[in-house]
Amino acid sequence: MLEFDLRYRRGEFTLAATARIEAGVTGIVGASGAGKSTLLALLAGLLKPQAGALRFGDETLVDVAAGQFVPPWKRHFGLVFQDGQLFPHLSVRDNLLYGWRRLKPAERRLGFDAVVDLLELRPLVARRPSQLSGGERQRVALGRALLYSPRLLLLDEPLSSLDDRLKQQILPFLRRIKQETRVPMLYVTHATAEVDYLADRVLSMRSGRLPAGEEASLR
Ligand SMILES: Nc1ncnc2c1ncn2[C@@H]1O[C@H](COP(=O)(O)OP(=O)(O)OP(=O)(O)O)[C@@H](O)[C@H]1O
Repeated sequence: MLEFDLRYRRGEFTLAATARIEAGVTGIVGASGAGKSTLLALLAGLLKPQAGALRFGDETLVDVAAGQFVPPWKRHFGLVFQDGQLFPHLSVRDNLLYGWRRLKPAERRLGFDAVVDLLELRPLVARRPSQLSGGERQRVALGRALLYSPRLLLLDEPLSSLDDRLKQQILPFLRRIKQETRVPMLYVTHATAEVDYLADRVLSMRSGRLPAGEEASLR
């Protein structure tokens, strides 16, 4: 499904990541500074690698040697970060529909009501983000990403700003997303308990390297 061999250098930090990832949930674990967020940014198209290639199915998204780079908004990947990053001036409903409204009708694979029911958001839709708890905000961020009908969901420590009680509340929703929508996910976390619960497989990063242990070099 997703195949990449990417090299990226920023100051002292060098990333060398090679993997072939099948559908389902793939956990990416590693110590702080290992390069997990940098890898997700490269996959999302928020950063450009200095060398390498990235393919999704038959489609080449990046091929540095061929001068090819598909911008983030044409990749149709959903992104969820640690702190949700909802638009503060929009209601929950308008936050949820933000990406959905920008899709052509034929591209919309999930409907508003289905996502609202899946994530139990109905009582929240008229509120503003400032009127939500941290866990509710993350559920809305997940709903917004899903309504964009992503081909792949990139989750960067989506639970790490929440306390243990809220984490336990949200994890079943993530499993429900996995089982009911079948959107493939890359799930970056420090927490092995989260990948044990959710992931079909786990990749480990160390010092910018994936697989961990291989020598990083800028080819
Ligand atoms: N915007 C930036 N400018 C310069 N260096 C950065 C920037 N962001 C991260 N780095 C550096 O790049 C390296 C990889 O950081 P990255 O955030 O990808 O790691 P991570 O594994 O996601 O860490 P964490 O688990 O703490 O989020 C680190 O050495 C970090 O200090």
